[in-house]
Amino acid sequence: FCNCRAPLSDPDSLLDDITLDTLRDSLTRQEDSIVFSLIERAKYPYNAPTYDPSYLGDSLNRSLVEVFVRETEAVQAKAGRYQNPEELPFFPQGLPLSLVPPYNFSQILYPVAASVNVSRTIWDMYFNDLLPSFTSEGDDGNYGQTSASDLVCLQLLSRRIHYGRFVAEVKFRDAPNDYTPAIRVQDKDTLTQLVTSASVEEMVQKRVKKKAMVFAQNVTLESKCGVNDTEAVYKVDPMVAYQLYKDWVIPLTKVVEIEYLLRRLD
Ligand SMILES: C=C(O[C@@H]1C=C(C(=O)O)C=C[C@H]1O)C(=O)O
Repeated sequence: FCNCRAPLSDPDSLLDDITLDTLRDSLTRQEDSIVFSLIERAKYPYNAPTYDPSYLGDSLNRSLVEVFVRETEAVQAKAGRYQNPEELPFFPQGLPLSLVPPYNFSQILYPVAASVNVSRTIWDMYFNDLLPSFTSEGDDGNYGQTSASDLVCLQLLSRRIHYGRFVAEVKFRDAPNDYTPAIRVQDKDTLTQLVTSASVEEMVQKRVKKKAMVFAQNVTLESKCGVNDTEAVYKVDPMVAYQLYKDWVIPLTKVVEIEYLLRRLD
């Protein structure tokens, strides 16, 4: 929705275009990208030197992947990536200014609440929990390609999880009277109940697993190539995608929703 040029004269009209359904459509589409990003990363083995802070031997003791992410974010900041409120850098400190003229992105987030950020948690989850669960052991020397694949996964996960800010804003606007008392007393439990849709969560988890089964199987002309094919060899275990959403993506999206709402009346 941020790609449409918004009429400057009528800020309220921006909101009419954004509904819970359009946000959920975007989250559904983002699943495709996330599943594919895992498949792309799984082309390479774990490649431990990419993550070893002593490997580069520089004075800052940064791993290759951290240097890669910082430098790529600097280039992307210059190219205007972070003008879009959907995009958050992992290392915002000291990023260069954008070289491109400003674009009129929709600004629907409540400014104080928009700063909710779980990038550090996503970073730690990705490297400590997710990556070891779907990469093969080994080292093929492709550390630059590995870093590039990691960055794509991280950016997609961050965008998806921080989408919780937009979801929370729309849920709040749809029912301000339901949310306001809980926000006033900063009641996280009630806010969690209000934002939670168990049926949507279950559907999302199952759909992601199915997407992984479809996208990650080897397609050959000989096989029937159906998702129920017991002979199927998956490039990424569909259960990894399922567990990623169940244990991390959905819970962190909800953390973002709740932290956003807690600041929504500041
Ligand atoms: C994102 C939403 O809010 C919550 C989080 C969900 C998710 O991360 O997929 C799904 C349902 C809700 O419990 C939503 O309602 O769509």
